[in-house]
Amino acid sequence: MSDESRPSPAQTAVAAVIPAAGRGVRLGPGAPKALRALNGTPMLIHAVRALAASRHVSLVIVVAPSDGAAEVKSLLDAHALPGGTPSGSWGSTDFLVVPGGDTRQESVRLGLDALPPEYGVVLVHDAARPLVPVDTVDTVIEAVRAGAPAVVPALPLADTVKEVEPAAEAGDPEPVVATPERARLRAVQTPQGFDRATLVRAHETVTDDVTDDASMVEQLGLTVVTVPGHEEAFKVTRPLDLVLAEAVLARRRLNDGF
Ligand SMILES: Nc1ccn([C@@H]2O[C@H](COP(=O)(O)OP(=O)(O)OP(=O)(O)O)[C@@H](O)[C@H]2O)c(=O)n1
Ligand SMILES: C[C@](O)(CO)[C@H](O)COP(=O)(O)O
Repeated sequence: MSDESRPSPAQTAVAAVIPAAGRGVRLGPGAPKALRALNGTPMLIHAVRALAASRHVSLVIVVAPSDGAAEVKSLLDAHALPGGTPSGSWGSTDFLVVPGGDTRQESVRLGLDALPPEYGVVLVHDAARPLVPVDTVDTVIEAVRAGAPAVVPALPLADTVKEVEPAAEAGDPEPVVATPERARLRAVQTPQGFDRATLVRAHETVTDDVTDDASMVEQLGLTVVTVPGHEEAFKVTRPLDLVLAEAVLARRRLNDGF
């Protein structure tokens, strides 16, 4: 389909790609990170629920560990929303599972390859950010539908950041090269939202190693915009993050009166 005949993002459906194929090395030994439990439920299931909570998201593509697609499919079926939904869907949100790659970037691309043609807006959301609130998801979608080719949720930093000359040996002192002005820095989260054609072009064009999808769009020379992120959308990376995630879930249960 040419860009001219393609429906605009405002007119098309929204799909989410959830890269979940990482091992979780920084979390320490154990199952792949996305399959580790938070309050008894796998992190990936929390993440899929968080995206499916948006009434705009009608398809979730989970990118599973390369040797774990069947296990992930069974997990999604087992945790389908109460009320009995057919296999392959949670209420009004369908899901697909595809095997992932060796890097996050490759996993996202494999998810994009499975995207049916009717989806014009794509969210990319880390399975490792299981607690993102639905309002953050919807804010990203609205900004893409309003015409931004790429949108990232972002928060101001609490720490001062230094640029250093990386040490040759781990643990050696590292000379500070610069101190960027903190007020101009943001920590970015997911879901990152994109006009589909832009994201596909970015993945076809950019071959450098990058740590997020939006930076690939920046390399195309397009403007990426931020919307407010949320402190509960933090990434579970190290063991202490698991403690924080379970505390957030406990607070939610208290607030919900369970
Ligand atoms: N080959 C990879 C690597 C990462 N990811 C996913 O990308 C997200 C963000 O990556 P990160 O937090 O770095 O996860 P891991 O790669 O699992 O962590 P680590 O670097 O500690 O091993 C995660 O949801 C992870 O599952 C992926 O789908 N495929
Ligand atoms: C995409 C991301 O979550 C934005 O902050 C982050 O860059 C992923 O980094 P990771 O090292 O792959 O966890």
